[in-house]
Amino acid sequence: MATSSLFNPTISFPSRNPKLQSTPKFRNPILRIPKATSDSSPSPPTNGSPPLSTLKNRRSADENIKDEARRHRAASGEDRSNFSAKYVPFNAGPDSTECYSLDEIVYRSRSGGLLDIQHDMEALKKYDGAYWRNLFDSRVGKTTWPYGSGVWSKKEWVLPEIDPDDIVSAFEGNSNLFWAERFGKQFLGMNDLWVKHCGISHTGSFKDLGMTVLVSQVNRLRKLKRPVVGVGCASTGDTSAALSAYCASAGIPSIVFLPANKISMAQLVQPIANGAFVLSIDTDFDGCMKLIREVTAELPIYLANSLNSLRLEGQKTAAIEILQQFDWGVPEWVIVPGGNLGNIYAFYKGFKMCQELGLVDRIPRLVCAQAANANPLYLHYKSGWKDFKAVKASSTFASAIQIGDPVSIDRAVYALQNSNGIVEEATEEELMDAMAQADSTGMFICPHTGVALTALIKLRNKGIIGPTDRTVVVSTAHGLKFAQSKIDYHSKEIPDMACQFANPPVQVKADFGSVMDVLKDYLLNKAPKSKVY
Ligand SMILES: Cc1ncc(COP(=O)(O)O)c(C=O)c1O
Ligand SMILES: N[C@@H](CCOP(=O)(O)O)C(=O)O
Repeated sequence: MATSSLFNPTISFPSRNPKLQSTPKFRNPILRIPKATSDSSPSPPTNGSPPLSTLKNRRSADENIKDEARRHRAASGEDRSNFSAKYVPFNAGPDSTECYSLDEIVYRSRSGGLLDIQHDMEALKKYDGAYWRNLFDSRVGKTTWPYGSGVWSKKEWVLPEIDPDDIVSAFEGNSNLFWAERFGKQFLGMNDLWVKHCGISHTGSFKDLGMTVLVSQVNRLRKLKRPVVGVGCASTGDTSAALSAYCASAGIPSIVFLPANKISMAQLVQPIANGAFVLSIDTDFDGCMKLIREVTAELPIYLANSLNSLRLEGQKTAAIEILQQFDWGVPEWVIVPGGNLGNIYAFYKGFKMCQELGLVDRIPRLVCAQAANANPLYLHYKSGWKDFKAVKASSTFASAIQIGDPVSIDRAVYALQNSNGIVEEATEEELMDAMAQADSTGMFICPHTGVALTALIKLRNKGIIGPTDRTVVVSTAHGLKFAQSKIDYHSKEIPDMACQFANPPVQVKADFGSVMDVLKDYLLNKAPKSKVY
C-alpha cells in the first residue's frame, strides 16, 4: 500500500453513514490512509498515482505511461478482482437468472429485449459514498493511465475487470461545465444555468465517452481470440466519427453505414480520414440501423451502436462528472437531446448509481428534448405512455437526431418515469433561434443543443423550471461540425424561417470613407445589414 504524501494521495475511508452534502471535500487531495471497515474488506482501489520514491524523477525514457502504470500496479499489489459486471436483460424482475459475461458477443436478451450491464453493487457498497467521491476526485487532472480519462477515472463502475493494458482511450471526458451566465440572465432570468459541453471532445461529440469503452472491450475480445474481424455501426454522423477514430487508434477495422446526404460534411469526412470502410446508403438512419443489425447477425462484425449496452457504461460517466463538478451537489434539472435514446438512460444510470452508492442523496429531474420532425418519444409521452409508435423522421437541422424508430425506447421511458421526467419538442425555427441566441452570448453550439435549449425555454416560460433552479443543458456535439446550418441561418437562406437573430456580414468597399460610414452607422446603432456601402 502506498504511503500518504502530498503527491501520493492514498484514499480516505470514512464512515459508512456520511452526511452527504455536509461531508468536507478534498479540494487538495491530501488524502488519509484508508481504513478497512472490517477484516474481510477488500483492499481498496488506488488512484493510480506513482509511489513517492518515483515522484521527483520522470519515468525513464524507455518507459511509457502504460508501462509505468503496470509497474505501479505490480508494486502496489492492486487487486482488480474485487468488482465485476455482467449483461442482464434490461429491467428484468428479481427472479430472472439470465446473464452473460461481458466477454460474450450478445446484444439482446433471450426474449429479444434490450440488455443492461449490472455491476456487483454489494461489492461496490463495501466502500461508502465519501470514499468513492474522494477516489474519483483524486484522479481528475492527471495523466495517470488510464485514470486521466474522465470515463476511466470511474473504471470500477464502468468495466471493472478489463486490464488497463487493453484500454483504448483518448483521455476523453472531463468536459467543461460552462456557466451560461449571460444566456441565463438575458433570455431566461436564470442565475444557475450550466451547459455541459460533451461535444468539446476528441471527435467532437459525447459518443467518445461510450466508444472508448466499447472499443476497449473489442480490443480485449480480439486478444481473447473471439471472432471479431471489425466493428460496425449505423450512424447519423457522430457514432461513426467516434468509432472510426477509436478503432484507428487501436488498429481495428471499422465499417460505418451512413444515410446518404443526411449528415454534415464535417461528420462525413471524419470516418473517411480515419480509414473506416464507409458505406453511403440511400436510406435514412433507421434504414441503416436495420441493415447493420442484419449484417452483424451474419458476419463477425461487432455492433457499436448504443443497442450495445457497453456504450452506455461510458456515457453514464458524464452524469457522474456533472455531480463531481458541482462538488457532489445535485442539480434540479438535466436536459438531454434525444434520438436513438441511449444517452438519456445513460444519464439516469449514472445519477442513480451515485445515489445508490451514497455519493448523493437524490437524482435530478430529467428532460429529454426532441426535434418536432423526429419526435416519437414526445408523442409517446403526450399519449400518457400508451402504445409506442415509431414515426418516419423528416429532415431536421438537428440531423444527428433524425431518428424515427429509436432502439432504446424502453430504456428512455424507464429513465423518464423514474426521474419524474418530462419530454419536450422543438420546431426547426425554435431550435435554430435558440442556437443563434446561445451563440450570441459566446457559445458555438450544435443544433441538437438548440433543441435542448428550446425545451428549457418552454419549461421556463411555463414556470416548471424556476429562475433559481440549478439546471444543466447537455450539449452533445461541437458546433463546428454543423457550421453549414449556421451559415444558412445567418445568410437568411432558410425557406419559411424568419432567422430573426441572423447576423450577416456587411459588404463594404475597400476605401476609408465607406468603412467610416459603416462604422458610424453601426456605432449609432442603425447599421442596416442589407445596405451595400
Ligand atoms: C449530437 C447528438 N446529440 C444527441 C444525440 C442523441 O443521443 P441518443 O441517440 O443517445 O438519444 C445524438 C445521437 O443520436 C447526437 O449525435
Ligand atoms: N446520433 C447517433 C445515432 C446513433 O446513435 P447510437 O448512440 O445508437 O450509436 C449517431 O451519431 O450516429
